[in-house]
Amino acid sequence: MLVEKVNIVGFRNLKLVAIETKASVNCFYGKNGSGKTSLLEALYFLSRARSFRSNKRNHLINSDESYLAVAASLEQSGSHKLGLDLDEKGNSRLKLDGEILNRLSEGTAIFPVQLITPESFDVFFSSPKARRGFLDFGLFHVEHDYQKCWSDYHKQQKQINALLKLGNADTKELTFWYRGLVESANLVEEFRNGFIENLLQPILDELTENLKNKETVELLKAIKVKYKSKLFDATEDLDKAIQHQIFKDQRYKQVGFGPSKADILFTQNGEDITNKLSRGQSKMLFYLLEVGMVRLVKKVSNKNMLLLIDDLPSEVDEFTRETMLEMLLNSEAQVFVTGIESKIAMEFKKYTNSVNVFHVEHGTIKPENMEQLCP
Ligand SMILES: Nc1ncnc2c1ncn2[C@@H]1O[C@H](COP(=O)(O)OP(=O)(O)OP(=O)(O)O)[C@@H](O)[C@H]1O
Repeated sequence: MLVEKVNIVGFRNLKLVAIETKASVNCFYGKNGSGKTSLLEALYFLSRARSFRSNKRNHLINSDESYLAVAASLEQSGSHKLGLDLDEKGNSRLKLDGEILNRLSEGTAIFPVQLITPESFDVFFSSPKARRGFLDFGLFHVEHDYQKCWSDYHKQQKQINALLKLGNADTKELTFWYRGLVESANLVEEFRNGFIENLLQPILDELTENLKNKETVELLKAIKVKYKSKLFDATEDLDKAIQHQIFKDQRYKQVGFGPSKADILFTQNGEDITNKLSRGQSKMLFYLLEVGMVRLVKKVSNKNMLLLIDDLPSEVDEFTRETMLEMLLNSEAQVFVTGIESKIAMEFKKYTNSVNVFHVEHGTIKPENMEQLCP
């Protein structure tokens, strides 16, 4: 998939945007508040029908307008146009080649995007939910049956948590529900374990081996991704084990095992290393993970993702930055990247000729001549 054109109407301060983005790397530079993040947000919105920085979708509509529309022309076995609009009443339509699609969530499969923002690096230090989300996103794209299995588990877990909160369900009723929950929890755990061991880790190792700098290779090679699950303990008879679990969960008024309690660890010689990495190293590891995921999706499901990068990290040394660029270009994904200065385009130009540069100013986006920036 290649995003060939982007058209935007009334999205935050982007009143009218029409740009050609055929290059592998599209760089958007401009002052603070000019509209760079809004552009990435608009593309993210097209893919996932929601924003990554606001829960209220009507905040996305330009304050002088009553609706917004985002469209992208995609090259993927032919040319296709995907568009999503939203009016002030909250009505949205997702269209592919002029036909309205049934569900807004279909955008993610047609137009998969992966986003990196300055906040993304918190994934190592924030709650396990963010780390599980990273894993699930990859799984949704490569394992056809995972989505159903994941939502079955969540529905059951929600239902049981509600019963535990009310506290009026008898053990017989709960036992019935727990049998189903144990089964779907085990399925989700199997998917996640298999994904890390058989797909993600091998691709990270392959990516690391191909990096130029030997020191980085040594550091990243030693880091392993581990899935830490809180499995249901069924060493004894299943129904007996369920009774024990129900007894415990009734005290805490929530299910105390399964995929919602799991975490993803990053280890070296079996030890968690997230608190030992420097900020620069954790950024490098994060880029490796994102790029690994993009490569994985391409390898398994032949889907090209679009990588949206808001603010390529500037507070890292030159070597770390170069390693990040090298990884990004190894991803084979199309990249949309923002920065304050036009020099980001020149940095990419050192590695590839397929670079576009755009100046973003007061909500307008204009292409600039690459030759003039770096003769
Ligand atoms: N609904 C809206 N209508 C009009 N303008 C909006 C709306 N929502 C946000 N804005 C404005 O859009 C502008 C663009 O913000 P954006 O975050 O895209 O800038 P940016 O170029 O990424 O800045 P930075 O470099 O500081 O991250 C801001 O000035 C903001 O106040």
